Amino acid sequence: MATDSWAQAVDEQEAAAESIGHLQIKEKPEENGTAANVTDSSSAPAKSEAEGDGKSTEDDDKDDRAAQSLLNKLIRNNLVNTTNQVEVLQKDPSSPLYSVKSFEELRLKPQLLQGVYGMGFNRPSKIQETALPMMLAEPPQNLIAQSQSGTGKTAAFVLAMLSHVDPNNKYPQCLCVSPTYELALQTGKVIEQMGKYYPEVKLVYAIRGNKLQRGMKLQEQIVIGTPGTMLDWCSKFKFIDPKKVKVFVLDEADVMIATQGHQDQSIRIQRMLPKNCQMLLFSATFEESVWNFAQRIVPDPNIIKLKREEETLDTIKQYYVLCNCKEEKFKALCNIYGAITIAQAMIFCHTRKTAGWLAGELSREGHQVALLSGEMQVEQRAAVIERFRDGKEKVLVTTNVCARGIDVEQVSVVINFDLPIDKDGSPDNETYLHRIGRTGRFGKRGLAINMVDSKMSMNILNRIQTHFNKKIEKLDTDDLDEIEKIAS
Ligand SMILES: Nc1ncnc2c1ncn2[C@@H]1O[C@H](COP(=O)(O)OP(=O)(O)OP(=O)(O)O)[C@@H](O)[C@H]1O
Repeated sequence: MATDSWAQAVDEQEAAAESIGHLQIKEKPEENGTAANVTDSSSAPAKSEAEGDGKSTEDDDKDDRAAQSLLNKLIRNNLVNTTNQVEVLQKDPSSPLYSVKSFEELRLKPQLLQGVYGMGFNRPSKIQETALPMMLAEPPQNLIAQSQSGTGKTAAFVLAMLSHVDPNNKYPQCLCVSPTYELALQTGKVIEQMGKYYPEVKLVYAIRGNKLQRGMKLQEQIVIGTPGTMLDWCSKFKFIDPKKVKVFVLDEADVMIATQGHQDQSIRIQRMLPKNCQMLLFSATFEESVWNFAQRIVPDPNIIKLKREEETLDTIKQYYVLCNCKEEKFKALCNIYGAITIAQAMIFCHTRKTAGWLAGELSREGHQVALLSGEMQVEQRAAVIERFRDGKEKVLVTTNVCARGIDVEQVSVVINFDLPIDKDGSPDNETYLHRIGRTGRFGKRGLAINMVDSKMSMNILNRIQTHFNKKIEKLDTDDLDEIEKIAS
C-alpha cells in the first residue's frame, strides 16, 4: 500500500473507532496491573497470547524478523566491533555538532553514571558518541538513528529516557514501543539495569495480559510495551495521559513496519502526543519503507547512520566438491575434517530434515555438534548459538532460515552442504555472501566449501561464480594432500 493511501486508511479507521467509542460495550472486570520498580525485574507480567489476531504471511515475516532481532540480543554480551564512520544529517546544519568521547562529558545524573559504569561501559560506542548529545540536548531534538544490531542503540535511548524523566512527577513521561512482548521485556531489562541506582524512577509494561484496574492512572514514569496495548492504555482506558509525555521511542522500526497494524497503532499513539514531545526512532536497517514510515512519524529529525561493514569475498578461499548424493557429501566432509584442523565450522543445509540427519551422522563420528532447527523456541535457539559462540560445540549445523541474520563471527570454515537458493530455485547470492562473509571478518582468512551434487547445483554454483566474478576452485576430497594445501 502506498504511504498516502495507508495514512488515509488510518484516518478512516480512526473515524470509525471514534464512532464505535460512543457505543456502550460491557467489558469484563480487569485484574490488578503489574508495575515494576526499575530495580525489580521480577514483576514483569507473565507471557500472554501473541499480539494480533489472524496469522498472515505478513505476521510470519514480522515474527521472523522479531525473532532474529531477539536472538541477536539474547546471544550478545558485548558491542559489535565496527570501524565505520557515522554519517550525520542535522535538522539545522548550521548548529554545531557535538560528539562525546566519555560518559562524564554528558553531565549525567550521578545515579545514572553509576548505572552506566555498573554495566561495564567504559566509553560511548560509535553511535552513542553522536546520538547521546543530540538526545540529551535542550530543547529536545528528534532523532532517527540507524546502525546494525549490537552497536549500542538500545543502551543509548534507555539512557536518554532515564535522563529525561522527573522522578517527582508520578505519571508517565516516556513511552517506548517495541514490536513484540519479548523485545519489550529485553529493553525493560536494560532500563532496570541502567536505572539500578535510580530507584525513584519506575517502569511499567504495557503488554497484553498486564491488566490494570479500570479508571486508574499510571504513576510510573516510563512505560514500555507493544503498540496495541500502548494505544489502548492511552486512548481506550486512559491509564496514560499522552499530553504529558516528553519522550516517545520507537524501537526496532524495521520490524515494526513489517506489520501494517503496528505502523497504524504507532501513528495513532504519536498523534495523541504533544507537539514538543521528543521522538526517537531506532532501526537496524534503513530500507525505503522504514524511511517513509520515519518521515511520517518524526517531524524535523536529525539522522544518524552507521553503515554496516561491507561484506566481501576478497579474503575468503572458496572451493567446491563434486558428489553424487548426501552420503557422499558426508564422506567428503569427513575427509576434510580428517585432513585439516577446523576450529569452528558452520554447515548450512536446505531442509530441517537434512540438517537433523547430518547432525546425527557427525555426532556418531565423534564431533561435538550443535543443531539449530526451525521448531525450536527462540530461547532454545539462543542457547544453542550461545554455546557455539562460547566454543562448547565446534560444529553448528543449521538451515538457512534459522541462521539468517545471526552473527557468529569467529567461524573459520563455512560449508554449504546445500547451496543457497531462493523460493524460485535461483541462486541466492545475498545469502551466499552473508554465509560466507562471516568467515573472513576483520581481515582473517576464511575458507568456504560448497557441496555440489547435481547438474542443477553445478549450474547454481556457476551462476554464483559469475555473479561475484570470483573463481570457485574444485577440490578433490579423496586427495588428502590437496585438502591439506587449502588450509595453509
Ligand atoms: N558504551 C558501551 N560500552 C560497552 N558495551 C556497551 C555499550 N553500549 C552498549 N553496550 C553493550 O553492547 C551490547 C549491544 O548493545 P545494544 O543492545 O544497546 O545494541 P543495539 O544496537 O540496540 O542492538 P539491537 O539492534 O540488537 O537491539 C549490549 O550487551 C550492551 O550492554
